[in-house]
Amino acid sequence: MKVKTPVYKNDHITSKVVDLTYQGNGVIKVEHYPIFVPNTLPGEEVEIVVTKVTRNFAWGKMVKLISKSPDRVEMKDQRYLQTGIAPLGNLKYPAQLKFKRHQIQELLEKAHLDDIQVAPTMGMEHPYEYRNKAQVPVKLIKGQLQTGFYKRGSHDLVPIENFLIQDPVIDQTIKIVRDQLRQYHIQPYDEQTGRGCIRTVMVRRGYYSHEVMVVLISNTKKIPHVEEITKEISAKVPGIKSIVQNINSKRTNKLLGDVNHTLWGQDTINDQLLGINFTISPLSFYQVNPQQTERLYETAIQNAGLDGTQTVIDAYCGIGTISLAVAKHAKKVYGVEIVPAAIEDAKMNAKNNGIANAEFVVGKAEEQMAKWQEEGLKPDVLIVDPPRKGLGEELIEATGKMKPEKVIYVSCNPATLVRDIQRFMDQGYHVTKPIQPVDQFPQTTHVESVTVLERA
Ligand SMILES: C[S@@+](CC[C@H](N)C(=O)[O-])C[C@H]1O[C@@H](n2cnc3c(N)ncnc32)[C@H](O)[C@@H]1O
Repeated sequence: MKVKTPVYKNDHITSKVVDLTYQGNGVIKVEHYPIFVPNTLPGEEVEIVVTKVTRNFAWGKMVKLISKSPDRVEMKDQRYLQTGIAPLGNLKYPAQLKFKRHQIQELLEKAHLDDIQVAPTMGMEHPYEYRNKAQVPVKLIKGQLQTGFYKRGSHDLVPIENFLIQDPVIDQTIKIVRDQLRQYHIQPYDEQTGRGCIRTVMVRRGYYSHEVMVVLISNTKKIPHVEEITKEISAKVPGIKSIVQNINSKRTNKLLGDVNHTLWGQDTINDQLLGINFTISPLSFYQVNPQQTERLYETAIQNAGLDGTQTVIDAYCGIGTISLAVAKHAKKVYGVEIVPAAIEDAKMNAKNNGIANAEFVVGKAEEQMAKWQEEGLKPDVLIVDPPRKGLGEELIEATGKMKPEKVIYVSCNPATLVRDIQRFMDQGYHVTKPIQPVDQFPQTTHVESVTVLERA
């Protein structure tokens, strides 16, 4: 059945942009029916052409900017918006920070929780060149090997040399690697045929240590001319400590395979967070914006109000970054995480830093919390840092029974944060401080925040 919509494909519409979605697209409305238009900002008058129509919304493309927002940044290079490297790159930084705060406020309002305050977003002084890690696809375009970034929602590679939000030494390293691969005529992997050698180049650089790791992710076991290539990379990249081959021969979108061979130098690199040393291997999860991660953790730790006498649980602990930072302010810390390799890293990092009061367990946080509760563990503070889907309900129920005085919720998704706040309220907790957004990913739409919940 054909559905009647207020607009049709190829219609031209002139209207005012009324909102910005959580993905950074402008919204115009025709009889309450939303049309999403990339690269338009609230308050702007625009002429658009409708490009796609569905039952509940449409997509449009701007054809003319009639009046410009004072918050607009003129981006000479549209590739940063097109690729999703910087979907908010067209918005001035103070407006980006407001946008992120507003995301949380709006969701609280919708849930009738407008009495909960949200503090202004903690931003960066230089909100560019912050990423300590890059994962760059390699493709053949018009007969030449290219590195760059995929266009949003596609696998069309856009060649890029300056990635805007990455450490410039990482950009420089990618160019050096690309040039070596070109020089030795290495075939990029072809997703259609499953043939070719190099799929992706990953580079990490320690923010404090300046140590660099290059990972060549290959489809084939052998990389032709691998000795010459690694020799050149090791001679040219400043601070290089490790060159690793990771083999991923599966026809999948998954980036990394399970097998690593060190081609040159060390197997791992080191870096610090809040004065603690971390060993980082090719497969480890490690926060990508070290400067803001320190501020995020400091906020979480300060709010936990620790004086060395408390027992703390760090649920969803990864390689133990929060747990180890908390350990010196607590009597005992328990960390739980689902990925076994991350727990191995956490244990090793504890040992290497001489931290003896942190204990790490592999498991689902929701199940382990219920287990600890049955075993009679009584934490004073629970810190949670879950993935985007938020907390398992069992975890919140177990918290209600364990009754820690405080819950510190580090969130990367305001929608699940607001849902979980409501569930904690059912367990007798309430939010006692303004929620603190911390901008971990400037120029992008990601919203990270710290919430303090206390027992009523
Ligand atoms: C946002 S990360 C936080 C990691 C760590 N706190 C950090 O800052 O490095 C979320 C972590 O939760 C883990 N995870 C996902 N689902 C889980 C579950 N059900 N139970 C325990 N950990 C889980 C992921 O593997 C990931 O390490």
